[in-house]
Amino acid sequence: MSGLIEFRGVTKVFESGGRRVTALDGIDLSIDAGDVFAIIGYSGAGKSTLVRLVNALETATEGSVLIDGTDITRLSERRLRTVRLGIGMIFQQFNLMRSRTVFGNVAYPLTIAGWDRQRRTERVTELLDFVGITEKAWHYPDQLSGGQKQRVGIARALATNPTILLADEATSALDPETTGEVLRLLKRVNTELGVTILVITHEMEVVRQIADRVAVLDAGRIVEQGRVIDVFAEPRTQTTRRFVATVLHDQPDGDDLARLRTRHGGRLITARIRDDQRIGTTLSSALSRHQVRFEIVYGGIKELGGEPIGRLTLELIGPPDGVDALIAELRETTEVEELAA
Ligand SMILES: Nc1ncnc2c1ncn2[C@@H]1O[C@H](COP(=O)(O)OP(=O)(O)OP(=O)(O)O)[C@@H](O)[C@H]1O
Repeated sequence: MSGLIEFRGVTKVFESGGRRVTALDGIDLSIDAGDVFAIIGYSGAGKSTLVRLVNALETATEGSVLIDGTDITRLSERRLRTVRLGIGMIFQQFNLMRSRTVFGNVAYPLTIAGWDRQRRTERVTELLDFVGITEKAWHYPDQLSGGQKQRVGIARALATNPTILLADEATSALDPETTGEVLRLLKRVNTELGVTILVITHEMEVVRQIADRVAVLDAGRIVEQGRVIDVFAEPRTQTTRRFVATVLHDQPDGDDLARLRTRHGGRLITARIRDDQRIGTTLSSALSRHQVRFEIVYGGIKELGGEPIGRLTLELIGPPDGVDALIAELRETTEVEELAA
């Protein structure tokens, strides 16, 4: 089955002032209807270019972009307008019209699409209720907080009942608490309205909170993609490991490790924690069987898709052969790394 959004061998090269910049390089991507799919990457990785190809604000240099089976790289401007009607978009800076009220902002795309006054009013009322901002209907954007502005942005993007919502760094201007509220609203847009959401972000925490699947973009290429839980649990590239570390904070390195060393004289190991890998039983009998004590000295465990995930660093104190035996037993259950002395 093909996805709702598909990239097949997409390359995008910009040429400006005699310079060629390859913003995207051989992108293959398939996003199923109903997914919340995140694209994560550092600044300059090509995220905005990718999202602009979905609504045909840019055209691919090579390859094709399919929306619901239609190759939009070959469409006339007139047919593109129809495709774009099925795609809503929200932005980092909200892009609301300052001279119009909340109601006026949300009604605007309906006016453009030719809805009559009564249907417009009904639709806007319904949307403002859905995003929880009814009491601000007659306020202007400048009178709203960032989170409220983004709620208006979401209502406006949903006005014409799109099947796809593009969220380009939609929470990057918000504090963590407001980010959480907006992400919960987007999740409702996905589950209650069935809208497929493509989230563009540089924050792994956003991926963790909302996405089912993720693709990691690095210098114009997808270096990793899959279910969020799998990518978090087994990051295969250095770029992904760096992103995952920003959320889990689960492994000591650099200064943290040096400080641990000064405080703990025993052998240090880091053990991976996942739902199906339980180390408690092995550890709880280590003293009686191997004369080895342990202290938990570092770690982080988060809940992701209903499963715990993370790492714990332990100091093992006891006779060397007892510690060796315990590490061997733990390795039968999970991944264990001994931190060099
Ligand atoms: N219109 C353009 N002309 C020339 N180069 C461009 C153009 N748009 C993007 N680029 C270049 O393409 C590369 C990818 O840019 P893009 O904006 O897609 O990355 P990004 O991941 O969205 O980064 P950011 O988060 O900083 O916006 C960058 O090297 C950028 O300079």
